[in-house]
Amino acid sequence: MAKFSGLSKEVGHGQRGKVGVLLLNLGTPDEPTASAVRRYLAEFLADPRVVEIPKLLWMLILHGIILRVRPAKSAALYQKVWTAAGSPLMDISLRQTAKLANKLKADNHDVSVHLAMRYGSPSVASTLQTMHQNGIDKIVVLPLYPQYAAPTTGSAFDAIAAELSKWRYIPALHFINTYHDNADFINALANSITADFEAHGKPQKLVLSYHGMPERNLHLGDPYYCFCMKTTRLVTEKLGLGKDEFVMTFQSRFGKAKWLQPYTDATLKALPQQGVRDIAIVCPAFSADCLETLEEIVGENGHLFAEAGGEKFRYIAALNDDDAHITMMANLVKPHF
Ligand SMILES: C=CC1=C(C)c2cc3[nH]c(cc4nc(cc5[nH]c(cc1n2)c(C)c5CCC(=O)O)C(CCC(=O)O)=C4C)c(C)c3C=C
Ligand SMILES: [Fe+2]
Ligand SMILES: [Fe+2]
Repeated sequence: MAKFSGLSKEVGHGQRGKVGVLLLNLGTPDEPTASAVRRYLAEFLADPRVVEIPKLLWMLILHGIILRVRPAKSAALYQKVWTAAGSPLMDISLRQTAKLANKLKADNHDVSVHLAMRYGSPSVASTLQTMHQNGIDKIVVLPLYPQYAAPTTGSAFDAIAAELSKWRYIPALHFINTYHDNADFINALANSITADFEAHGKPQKLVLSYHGMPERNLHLGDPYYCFCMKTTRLVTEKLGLGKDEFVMTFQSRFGKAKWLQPYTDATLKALPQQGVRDIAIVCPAFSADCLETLEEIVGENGHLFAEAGGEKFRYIAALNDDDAHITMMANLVKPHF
């Protein structure tokens, strides 16, 4: 008898399918070495959602210049944040996955939780195949990017669609595309900031630093900037901060084009000259601490602020595997079971 292509006979053919949650994040190199970083960046930066310039020209620049120079530089930075548990992003993502599975089980949901990374491993394709082999035919996808952006959330969707385009039977899919204004998210963020203020005192200014994006993407209709503004407004309203008590900035610029402004580094350099020497900084676009928060913010930007005359600099950690963050994830996925 002919086999069902890519399908076990049961799934979707009589037996009740299982429900699975798929957590998705960006991905990280396997090791903090130039060769592992090159592999990772080659996949990441070849994604047309990430760099939107004509393919042929970009491939020449990417392979001719960037992948020759950047991997060694980035690997040196990854080495600074790497721990015995590996890449912080991977370590935290695995803990989030395990804790969400426990939380859903405790809440009496018979649902498994899986982790995939958009670039590197575990890949979206291999994770979807594992879910399928486990009899899952209903998938709730939660990309862990609070503010939708085409280079992150949109690209995560592309990877899912690319794999499923090879399947005959498409599982039921729920794709959570943004949670920038979700009440649990805003409360968790505001509470983590309040806890910092209570422990260390209220700073002169709170800096809310988001990952950047080319400004052109905004004009082409990407809602990321507006969603960052909304997260900022809701969190600062919740904290009761006045307009002069916070500033929203964008970090992690890449390339020569104009990116979303104001830039985090330029802002931190300027603040001491304006009499602001005591700041706390939080990065609400990152659901897990990673190179961009631990090295770029705590390391590089902390240094820039001190050099410019800043005196007190505190980084407020990402929500990572905090209970409030895991509860937020559970509440986001549950309505779709
Ligand atoms: C080249 C363009 C890039 C866009 C656009 C972009 C958007 C974007 N990225 C994140 C989250 C993360 N980015 C991370 C690392 C990272 N990002 C870029 C480039 C773009 N990001 C590069 C080249 C790198 C790699 C590091 C380096 O070589 O500098 C990470 C951390 C990964 C880790 O391993 O720790 C995250 C997370 C968001 C939310 C975003 C939204 C617009
Ligand atoms: Fe990035
Ligand atoms: Fe960076």
